[in-house]
Amino acid sequence: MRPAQAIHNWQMDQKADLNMPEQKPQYVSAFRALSVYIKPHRWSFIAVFCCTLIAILTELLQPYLMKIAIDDNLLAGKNDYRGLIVIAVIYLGLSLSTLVFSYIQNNLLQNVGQSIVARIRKQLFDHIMKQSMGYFDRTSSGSLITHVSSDTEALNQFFNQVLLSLFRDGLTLIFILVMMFQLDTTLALYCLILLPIISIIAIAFRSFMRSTYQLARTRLSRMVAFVAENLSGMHLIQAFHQQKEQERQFNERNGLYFKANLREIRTNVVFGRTFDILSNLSIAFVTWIGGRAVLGQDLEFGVLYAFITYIRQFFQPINTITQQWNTLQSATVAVTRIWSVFESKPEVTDREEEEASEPRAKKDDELRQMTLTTERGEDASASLQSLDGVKGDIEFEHISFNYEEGVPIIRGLDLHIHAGEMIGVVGTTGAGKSSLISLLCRFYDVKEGSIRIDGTDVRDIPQSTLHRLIGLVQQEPYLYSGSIVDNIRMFDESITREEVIAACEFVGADAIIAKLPGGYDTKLSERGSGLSAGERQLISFARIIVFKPKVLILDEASANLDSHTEQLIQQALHVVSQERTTIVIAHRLSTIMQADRIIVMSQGEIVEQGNHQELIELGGQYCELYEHSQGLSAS
Ligand SMILES: Nc1ncnc2c1ncn2[C@@H]1O[C@H](COP(=O)(O)OP(=O)(O)OP(=O)(O)O)[C@@H](O)[C@H]1O
Repeated sequence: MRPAQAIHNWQMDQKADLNMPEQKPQYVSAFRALSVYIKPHRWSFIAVFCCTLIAILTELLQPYLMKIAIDDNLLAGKNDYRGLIVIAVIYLGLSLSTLVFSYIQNNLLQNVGQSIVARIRKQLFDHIMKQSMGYFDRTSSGSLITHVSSDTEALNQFFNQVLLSLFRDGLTLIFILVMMFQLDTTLALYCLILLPIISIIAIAFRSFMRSTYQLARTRLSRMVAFVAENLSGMHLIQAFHQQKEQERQFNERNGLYFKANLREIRTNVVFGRTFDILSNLSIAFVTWIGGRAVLGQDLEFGVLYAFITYIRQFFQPINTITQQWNTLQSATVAVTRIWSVFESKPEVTDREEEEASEPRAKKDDELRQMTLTTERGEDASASLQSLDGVKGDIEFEHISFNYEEGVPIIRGLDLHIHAGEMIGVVGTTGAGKSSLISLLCRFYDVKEGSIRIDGTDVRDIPQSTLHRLIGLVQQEPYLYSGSIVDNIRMFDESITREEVIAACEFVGADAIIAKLPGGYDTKLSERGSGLSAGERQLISFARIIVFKPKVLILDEASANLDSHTEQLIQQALHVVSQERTTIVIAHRLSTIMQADRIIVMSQGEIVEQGNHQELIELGGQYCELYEHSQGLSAS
């Protein structure tokens, strides 16, 4: 569950920051947004703080202990061997404590940081999964991948590097200053002269490092986007022999990223070395000032020794904090981007939760049954029983729809499909056939009119129930990485292997599966490589059989199928469509010639309807399509 408070904080801050340019890090908003995730771990953070404090104190006490050994023991001319041993033992104890507490602090912070980031990553993925299709039309998959991977990784670095550095290095700096003033105020004040110089150099480097860092990140994301684009368009690249050109473009991007990376590394090295030089200059300065004081007997030698050690340690935290600046910035920008994803609300939603679990008295009994019993994860057979009462009568009542304002796709369409009827839908490309199906599946909501199943508006049916009720076999059926069995039962362990095999035999897919090297256990890749479009559709038919939906929709594969597979599909469709409402978007008229009714669509409207014979006699668009297809098959 996404903490509403985090979103609220974020939105409030965004409203206040409306005038800020985009992508500028908004530190306060980012920290407020993250604070909701940090709060449950406050005791761990307090523990980290305490461990850090102890580790720093035990580390910083070591030079002080040396000062005591030098001034109070060695230079005081005491032959106190016992005292020296005690100091040595304490020194060892302190070193050991530093080690142990640093280890605990590091582990604890890693643990908390990782669990916060894992939680955000999970919520982000869940949130993306809940979005409607319209969201995916508007948002590139590349940017969503970046949010789930790189942006959450930036948060990971924030917790494990930036936060650690702010805790450890910030506190170290403060304590070193305290120790220096404690040892000798005059010498400490001399050292403070250095602070403005250090600050100016750090600020100058910071802006330069930021620009090199951003350049490298931008070039990296361009390169990643290019690879993602290439992978998804691989068919086109190979079909048009674009490999060489793509290679050239990739090399160009890769080269630019390489240069930006080198520049970033060089800047960091120069910055680090500049700090080394400053550190050495400061040591020389303190040795000169402090040495004179020691010679003049105004300063103890042990104090000078401790001072020099502290000066050495002083530069390290400043260096680290400055270096972490870039990570802090990219984490802040990552929070901005992740939270803007969280802000998007799905356009297609279920009715209020209570309406879903407590259907209004007016709703008919069937809907109540569907609503109460078909949540995923319940006993599958129980869900199917509850759907048994559904007949599958579908009514499109004067529906209109558009993806973009002012570009109507479906215009005032009326269509009544009786329960158990088989409907074929044909029409020219872009006529709105797939859009009609998307509306029935509620991938989008109609702009006007309503779609009802057994008299219930699809907007009143929980989406989980609706998608259980409708079985969709797409043009390019999606197959998951996994075995054939898993792909058919969709990883639902309540469906047995025997049921899967029976379903495959029923639709006639078993012969194809038997030829595969691993049979039913053959591992398929994401795109189901190794299987043709027709074979993938047959596997989808088997899916339909095991899930027993009341309505079957087939968006027929437009690719040319060999006559054997086509015949298998025809037979499978015949058996699968028995006793269920079936809608087939047909690219080959042979698939739907036997349909009870054929709908001809053009520009978002139904222009003809009737059975094959009636439409041929009508001599309209269908007849033309038919004659055309006959001509093609004859040629
Ligand atoms: N996600 C989308 N965003 C914007 N416009 C879309 C989207 N999907 C489809 N369209 C447009 O809507 C119109 C109808 O498309 P649709 O896919 O429903 O037609 P179709 O009849 O199924 O075509 P085909 O037979 O080629 O699959 C087309 O002009 C198409 O460009």
